[in-house]
Amino acid sequence: MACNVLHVLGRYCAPTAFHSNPKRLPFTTTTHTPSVHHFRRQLSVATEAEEDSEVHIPIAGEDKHIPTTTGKNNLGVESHKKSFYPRKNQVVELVCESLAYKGKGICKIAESGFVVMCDRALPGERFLGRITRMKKGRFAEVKKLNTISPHNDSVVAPCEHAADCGGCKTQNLAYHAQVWAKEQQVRDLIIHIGRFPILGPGSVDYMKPILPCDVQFYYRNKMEFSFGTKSWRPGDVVQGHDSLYANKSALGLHVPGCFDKILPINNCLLQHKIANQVLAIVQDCWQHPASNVSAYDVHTHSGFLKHLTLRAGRDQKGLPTLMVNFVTSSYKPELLQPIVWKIIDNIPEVVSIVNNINTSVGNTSIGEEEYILHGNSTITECLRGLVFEISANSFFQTNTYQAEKLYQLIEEAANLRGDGSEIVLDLFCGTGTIGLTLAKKVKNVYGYEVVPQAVADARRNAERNDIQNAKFIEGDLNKIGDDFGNEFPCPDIVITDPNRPGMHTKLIRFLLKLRASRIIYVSCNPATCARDLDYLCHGLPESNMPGAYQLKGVQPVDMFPHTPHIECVCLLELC
Ligand SMILES: C[S@@+](CC[C@H](N)C(=O)[O-])C[C@H]1O[C@@H](n2cnc3c(N)ncnc32)[C@H](O)[C@@H]1O
Repeated sequence: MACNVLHVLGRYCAPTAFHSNPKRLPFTTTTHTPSVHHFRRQLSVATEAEEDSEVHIPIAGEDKHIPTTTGKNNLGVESHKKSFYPRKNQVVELVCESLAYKGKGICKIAESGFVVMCDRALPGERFLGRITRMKKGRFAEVKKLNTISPHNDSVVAPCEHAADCGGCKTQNLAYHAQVWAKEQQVRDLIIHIGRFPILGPGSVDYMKPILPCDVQFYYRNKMEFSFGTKSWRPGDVVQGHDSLYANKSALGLHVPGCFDKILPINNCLLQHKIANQVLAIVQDCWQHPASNVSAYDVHTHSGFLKHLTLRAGRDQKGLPTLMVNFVTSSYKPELLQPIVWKIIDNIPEVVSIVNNINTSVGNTSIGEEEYILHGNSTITECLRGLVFEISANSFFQTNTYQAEKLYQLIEEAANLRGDGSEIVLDLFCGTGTIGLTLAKKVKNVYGYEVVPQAVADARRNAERNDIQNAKFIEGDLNKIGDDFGNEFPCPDIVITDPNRPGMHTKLIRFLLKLRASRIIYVSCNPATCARDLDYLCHGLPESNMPGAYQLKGVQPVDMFPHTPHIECVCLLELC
């Protein structure tokens, strides 16, 4: 993953150069090292595609020594005389030093300092691992075999699936250690990717302590499960049972790194408790001998059921409501009817059951068509005193409890004058939530969003909350032209909340020219956020544009306990 590469670079290569001269770039461009900007382009692409970057980045311990292995000790661990590159399948003893982006543990091979990344290794943990992949000699990935001595902050993960499912990678790390690790990651990225120096004693530190989440289980209001024809349970391969499960269908979560294997899940400790009741009913019904539904097979592209998305909200009285979305490969409502009846007979909180039809061979859950099987096409959620309608395919903050706090931080950063005179531009506005929560205190809100359903929800939400000064415009912010900005007056405050790839350079150029007095950058990917902050503050050299803003604050917020995801609210002011 590019971001892991970035972290490796930031942590192990850059600091030496950086600390010795704070004004110097943390990355030096040499004949064999790509420029920072080349690397950043790779970052956007790789982050979006969730692919591993193959960019050549020198890291500590890298040299051209030929590996020299001298033998094995009684654990089967190979010992060495010189620096070496580990080989695929080699077993090595490692100590995890810190957590990188996406929750991978960073370790170094003792003799050489060669960097190794391991999923689910915790800081301080000593373990044996098998080298699974070499990344063109830059770093290696390793699979943990067994723990020799655990980290002091290890706890017993309450979920039976924690060790295997891709969702909760750090459930076995005490929560205070999880948030500490996240805060360190953001700080590292802001320093090394964003090129914001560590400030000396007495100066104002723009890094704020992370805001932890008080609710650490059952906080997700949305979960997407997949149907598949290859059920997988831990130990299947080890015990030689792989073939036994090969033809068994399952509903659950994808086994990490496998597009076709499904880990059956009956109860998820992150999702709303009522959503777990719905999941249990669907699990009970869909494989019943009398049922005539089949799971979609990603190899043969046959079968009916693709995904099950469960979304929880609240009505105006604050009572829980639920939306169930069956994503299927074709429209055959009669096949779903028995499951629908079972759900509505047993769970009165379910106010919406929809069926999205997705005929593509890809793994997306967004339908080309949507049919209502029961109730409404939307559910509602309450946030900061407003009521929002949310459709099946619209973005809504996944942790409502922590979203209240996130939006409060955004409002504080906006530092509104309170006289109703300001113009707010809400970029990547989703269902309009951020702009609408500010609308009653400003003159006008202009929201931009690419998903038509989300724009329709935003307009309906404005009406529903009696807000007349908010306008929502459908458009792709990666494809803006020179005329972007003609549809709204010059804003005083820009709020930008892009998804993981961050902002396109076209949008960065627009913001550099715009010179709004304040930008609030809300991010779910601190690596691309740090890159964009660098462009906005230090300039965009490829367009020959100087920076226009000053970084005033970076506030990490933990929206997703037990997962590697980190949210940040960053404040920029015009220089
Ligand atoms: C992280 S969400 C933020 C939504 C909203 N600000 C909120 O807090 O609920 C990012 C939003 O950007 C939208 N988006 C993604 N790419 C976009 C693009 N190229 N142009 C416009 N909107 C985009 C997504 O559909 C999504 O609604």
